[in-house]
Amino acid sequence: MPGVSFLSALHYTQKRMPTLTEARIADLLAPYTESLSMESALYGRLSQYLDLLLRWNAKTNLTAIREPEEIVRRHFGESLFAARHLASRLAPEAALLDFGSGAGFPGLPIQLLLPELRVTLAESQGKKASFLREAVRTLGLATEVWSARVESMPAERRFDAVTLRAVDHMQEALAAARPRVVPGGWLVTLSASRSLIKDTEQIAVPGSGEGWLTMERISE
Ligand SMILES: C[S@@+](CC[C@H](N)C(=O)[O-])C[C@H]1O[C@@H](n2cnc3c(N)ncnc32)[C@H](O)[C@@H]1O
Repeated sequence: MPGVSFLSALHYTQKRMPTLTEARIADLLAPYTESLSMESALYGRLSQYLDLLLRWNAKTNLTAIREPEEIVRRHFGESLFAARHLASRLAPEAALLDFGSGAGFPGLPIQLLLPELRVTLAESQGKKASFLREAVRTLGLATEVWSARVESMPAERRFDAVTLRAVDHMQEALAAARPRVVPGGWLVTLSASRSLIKDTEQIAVPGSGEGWLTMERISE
């Protein structure tokens, strides 16, 4: 029936219509990604990730930021800013742990930008971990999701970099994260607080003017 096929074609088109165009996502991310070579396919995958996040966030509280452009700026932008600073410091196949990944920040955008990196997203809340598994599947990634507290990982599991963004009880989380970094590796935080790790490199995150990227090299 022609009417039915027209309706299903319309439904299909509506389902596939992205919330933001790839060009708009690229514009919003420009302050965070300058000097990075971003393949155009990356914007399409970020668009897929955004739409999945918006769909899940309508039913489950994954992030308090609900406005799509703000999600791109704050969550994607800040995560890619961290990726930009890690890219020159890590080997392509280095192991990275995102401690308290929530809806995947910064670990998933880092994985999308640096696909050879062996990323583990650790998230103790079941619903958020389910979202992470779905995002990894949708985006066709090999990223590991550790759906429990980082403290319950086998002690021998260590990483070339551990990232923490906006994790509650940050000082306790940092104490649990530090032993997970190999000597010579990096402990990286994204936070509103400038003095989270003392005597280490602090880089102002563009945009809000309130965020700081802290990178500590763990001694050999
Ligand atoms: C405020 S959210 C931030 C999520 C994400 N990093 C972001 O920037 O949007 C902090 C998350 O860390 C998780 N978390 C806190 N401590 C953890 C631990 N020890 N192991 C695994 N996940 C943890 C919580 O369940 C929560 O989802």
